[in-house]
Amino acid sequence: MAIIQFPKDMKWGTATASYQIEGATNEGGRGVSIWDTFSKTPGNVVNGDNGDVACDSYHRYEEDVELMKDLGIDVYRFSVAWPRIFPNGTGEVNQEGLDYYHRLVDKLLENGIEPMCTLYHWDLPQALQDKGGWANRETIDAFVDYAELMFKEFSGKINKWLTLNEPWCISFLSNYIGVHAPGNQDLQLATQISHHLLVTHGKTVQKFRELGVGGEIGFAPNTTWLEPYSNRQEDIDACNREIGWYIEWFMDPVFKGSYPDFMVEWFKKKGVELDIQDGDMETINQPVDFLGINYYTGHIARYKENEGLLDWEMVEMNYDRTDIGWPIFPEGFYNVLMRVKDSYGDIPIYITENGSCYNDEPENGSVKDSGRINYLQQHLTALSRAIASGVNVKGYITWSLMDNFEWAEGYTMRFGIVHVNYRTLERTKKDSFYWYKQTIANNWFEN
Ligand SMILES: N=NNCCOCCOc1ccc(-c2cn(C[C@@H]3NC[C@@H](O)[C@H]3O)nn2)cc1
Repeated sequence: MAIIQFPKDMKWGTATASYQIEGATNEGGRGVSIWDTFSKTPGNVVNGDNGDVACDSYHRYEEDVELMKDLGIDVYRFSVAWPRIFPNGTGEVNQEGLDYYHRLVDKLLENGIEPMCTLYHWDLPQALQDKGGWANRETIDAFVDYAELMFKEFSGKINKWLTLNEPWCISFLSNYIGVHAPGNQDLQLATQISHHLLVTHGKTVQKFRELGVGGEIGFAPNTTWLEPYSNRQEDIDACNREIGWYIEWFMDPVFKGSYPDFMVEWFKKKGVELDIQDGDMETINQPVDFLGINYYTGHIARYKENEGLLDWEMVEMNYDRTDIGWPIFPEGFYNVLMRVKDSYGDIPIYITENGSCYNDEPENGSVKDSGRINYLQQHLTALSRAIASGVNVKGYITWSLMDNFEWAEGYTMRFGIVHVNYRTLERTKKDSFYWYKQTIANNWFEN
């Protein structure tokens, strides 16, 4: 057994997202989002689930904050539903939407919990999608107007902002692979959208600096790790292409002002021609105050010619898997963090998402989710290795506070440390809640 100790100023938190927990999709003046449309299109979401009720956090946020208070967290990462603020994406502001987030933020502050606000966690106003969505450069300016309003409205209350959650999911998962909203399957479109998202991020950071409202701003790319099956260069290159698709494609423009050549060349081979306008790369390359890192899983992989987009195949190592089928691969977490440190230096990092899917149900009032505790122990140990190796980690925010709408998987996949009964909306603290609470209180755990 070993004691895994964290830095004395380590921040601990939990994360959620608007469409996944709020419900009340037809309440409070909220406009329609692309996830309302996508989830209600037959075949897109398991069991035809949608976010109309979800965890009903729009009404139950006070109960949620009480759970966070009991947990003893320092920071709560939530997202704002753009359609609650601008029901049509632009134009008239919905005061009821602002009022809801003021209630939530005030409740957090009253309980000594710092709000970390994600401005975009996938629920684009449908009205903007109807005009092309992220493929239309006008959406960039619409987002900056939305962000400006939020910065001014919550100045002094919110001091940690994230522009975008997981731009790889927003662009490639949603417009090339097509399993998330709006469900396109077009590599050229998806790659151009990834560029517009980066320009959006850069323009939003510029606006944040210009307003001088105080606080810090970053973004939260999702990451993965593929460990080469052998030391053959073709295996190493194949793994670096997949890692590069998540990490370098989004972080190089922000931190270095240019796309990674090896990925540009690969996409060009696939027929992609990026439309980069004068000044775009300078706009993207704005200094950020911190970097969010989301990590869940990785695997061993090797080169396979003409396999998928990036010519690699997974090699089955019979790693344990969580209930969503993702291999448990904590070494990948360490390797991602070391890759980021080696590539981009000492940027302060918050782990903005890390967690696991285990679908344990309550029995006699408790939920024995030992798998999730094991996952947390393994990944927090990997995190402590990275910190010991010099990675500038400021905080760890687990996904998720509670079970919620897991996108295309609907309510079938549970990531929460709190169980939600979707019929009664009753919350039940899982064993992992109590483990995480003790770890936060101690700032260490014994593995
Ligand atoms: N790479 N090639 N894939 C080819 C085949 O992909 C098929 C499916 O792919 C993916 C990839 C990634 C995810 C995913 C989900 N979460 C969890 C959420 N994060 C933000 C928060 O809202 C959480 O709910 N993080 N990542 C889902 C599906």
